Amino acid sequence: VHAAASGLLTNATLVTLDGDAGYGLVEDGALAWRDGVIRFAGPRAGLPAELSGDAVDAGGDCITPGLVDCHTHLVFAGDRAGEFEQRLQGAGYEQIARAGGGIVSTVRHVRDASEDALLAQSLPRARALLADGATTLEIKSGYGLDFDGERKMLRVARRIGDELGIGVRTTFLGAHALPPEFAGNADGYIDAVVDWLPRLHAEGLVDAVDAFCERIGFDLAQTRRVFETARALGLPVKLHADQLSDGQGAALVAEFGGLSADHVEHTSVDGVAAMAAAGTVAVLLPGAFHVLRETQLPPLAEFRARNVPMAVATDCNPGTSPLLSLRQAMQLACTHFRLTPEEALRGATVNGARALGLDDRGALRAGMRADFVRWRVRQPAELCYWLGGRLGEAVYAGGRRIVQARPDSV
Ligand SMILES: O=C(O)CC[C@@H]1NC(=O)NC1=O
Ligand SMILES: [Fe+3]
Repeated sequence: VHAAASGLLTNATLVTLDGDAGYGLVEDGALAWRDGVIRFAGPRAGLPAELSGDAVDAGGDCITPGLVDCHTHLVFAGDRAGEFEQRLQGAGYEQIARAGGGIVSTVRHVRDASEDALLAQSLPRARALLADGATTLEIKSGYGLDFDGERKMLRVARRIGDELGIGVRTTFLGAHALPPEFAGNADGYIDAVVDWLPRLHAEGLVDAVDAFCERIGFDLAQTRRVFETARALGLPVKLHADQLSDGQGAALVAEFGGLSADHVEHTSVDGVAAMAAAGTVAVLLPGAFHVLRETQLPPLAEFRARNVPMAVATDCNPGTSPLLSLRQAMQLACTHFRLTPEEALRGATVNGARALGLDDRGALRAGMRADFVRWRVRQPAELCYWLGGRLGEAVYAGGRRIVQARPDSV
């Protein structure tokens, strides 16, 4: 991690995302930061004298805000590559689940792993996301499904932020799936979940609360109980909503003034209207859509018509979205959901931050955190154009370089 939290880049193509639409492009721009905060982002000619000094010449490279991955399950143990292979050999989801596969198999691995082992297995995934431009990560629990396991996951999420010097926002997702010991007793399990939440919050481990509201997850009444407990604690909510069917999840999270409704492939026009009225962000997760070979598109025209902000995230998880690049998620959002490259980049910066309730990042503007990425591209559309590859030249979080592509790069 580079020592200085202050610096100056010039000869840069700034992609500021400043303003409500468009890239906010500044050719021949300068970016100056002091003690981890952006002090100037604009044309080099406008750089205040007191901020000039030794500058790094960006060679015309594009500089964007650091990417914000607002939906990940990246803390887990083991993997589900075997199931992926079984499915391609013809096994069905139900057959795999009956054989003990699926979320439950990840739960077993997480419960068996020590906190240090869980950290060691999760750090490489976080580093992969950073290497492709992410500087803020949301990380959910949801594979412990008992108090100790959920606590262990949230502690590991906090440690990842400390270890990598990046912003991490934790989300309690105890209501992710029914653990074996509560089989057939979802209401009894929710009793346990709403008991754990205040205790985990008291340890400073919870920034937001989520649930999987779906036929194969929890119903509206059970989700509402979790949300009421969160509200009583002053915690914001978000929801895995309407992923596989219209379960009215988006309307429920909007009723609670929630930060975001996520997946939203099956959200109805009424659900979109409720989101628009509540200022709830639509989090698009094209990785899961792609891996599951879904066909139902989210209601994109309605989101645009009602100015519902659209975020884009990886949903990095071992089952439906083992995706280790937010920039790749942007590419998938353009290919599958027909987002424009500008919408996809805005979705992975400004709107990703909004989905986490953060207003101190996501754009290159004086006063914002000095989270930014220098990309080896000449125009921002390339970030969604190239599949794979390593386009990030250098990644800065809090004004400190945390990733660099080449030893001599700055
Ligand atoms: O399969 C897994 O491990 C997680 C699946 C993931 N969780 C959720 O609520 N929706 C999903 O697609
Ligand atoms: Fe998810």
